[in-house]
Amino acid sequence: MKNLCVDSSATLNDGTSLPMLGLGIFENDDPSQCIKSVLAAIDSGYRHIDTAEGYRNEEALGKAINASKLDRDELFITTKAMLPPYCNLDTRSVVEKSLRLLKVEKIDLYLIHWPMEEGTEEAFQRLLDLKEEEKIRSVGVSNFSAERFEKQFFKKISTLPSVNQIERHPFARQQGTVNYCIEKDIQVIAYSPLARSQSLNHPTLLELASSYSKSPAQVVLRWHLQHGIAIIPKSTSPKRIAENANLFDFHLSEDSMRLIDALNKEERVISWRPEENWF
Ligand SMILES: NC(=O)C1=CN([C@@H]2O[C@H](COP(=O)(O)OP(=O)(O)OC[C@H]3O[C@@H](n4cnc5c(N)ncnc54)[C@H](OP(=O)(O)O)[C@@H]3O)[C@@H](O)[C@H]2O)C=CC1
Ligand SMILES: O=C(O)C(=O)[C@@H](O)[C@H](O)C(=O)CO
Repeated sequence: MKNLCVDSSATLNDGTSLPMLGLGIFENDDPSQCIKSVLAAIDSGYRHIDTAEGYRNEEALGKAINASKLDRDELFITTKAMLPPYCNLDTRSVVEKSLRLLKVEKIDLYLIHWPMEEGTEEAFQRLLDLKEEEKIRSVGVSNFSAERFEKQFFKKISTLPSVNQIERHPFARQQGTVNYCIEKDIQVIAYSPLARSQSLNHPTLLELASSYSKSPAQVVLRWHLQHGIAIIPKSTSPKRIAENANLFDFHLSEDSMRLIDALNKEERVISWRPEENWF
């Protein structure tokens, strides 16, 4: 097990460095609240923030980036969107709108938010064009199952996405998709890594938390990291934002890892199932 620290990162298949810990900002759409959360995260050592066109907080995130006084290359920004034909703008215009709102020259990671019934591969190709133009550093997808990659995506696209952002937590490990991504060198990022806090009262996690003198959230987040999965927990509380970054001074034993693995019941917090539904 390699040592992890707060600035621990993964090297993506295109050579980009992805910070393993990020702050999610879904439903953090009050601008001043969003700015406060992002600044609290940066203070606690986070260097990756995950937003989306649909979260309506790219502009607030842009203001927080500016207020942080960090050099731009010290922060890793992910955004994502549904692209044509599921939006009124062409892919270039969608990305340029995010660049304008975020007030950055380059987006570090751009994801297709959900697989689309039509146009996913074309949109991916347009994003690769924007990567060539250095408006995007890495291109990835979100909510892709192994089956979706095989049946749809790789029939038309030979370039690997760098990342697949999927729902993953102790109650939904999605191990088939994770194994597939590991095999293809696609980095998995866990969204809803705490199962939207639903995992935190489980007796096994409470017991493990007590035995490591950590909180259940820290145990769950550490479990992801030790599996090599990047995490983007969301919180609006500065206290919990700091708590969720304090993951690098303990190590879960193999037995503890197995106890958490065993909680899996493939029960998701998001009702959509990408292998069964189109957005
Ligand atoms: N690609 C996609 O389709 C999706 C991407 N995402 C991304 O993933 C991010 C995280 O996922 P999300 O669905 O928000 O769920 P999370 O699993 O991160 O859970 C967030 C919830 O847990 C609470 N919480 C956070 N930390 C703690 C803690 N230490 N102790 C107790 N409760 C805690 C938060 O409350 P509080 O704020 O009060 O602390 C909030 O209610 C999103 O914000 C978004 O960026 C999410 C869904 C889909
Ligand atoms: O946060 C995201 O990126 C999402 O896609 C969510 O909006 C998700 O679709 C959801 O929470 C549905 O309830």
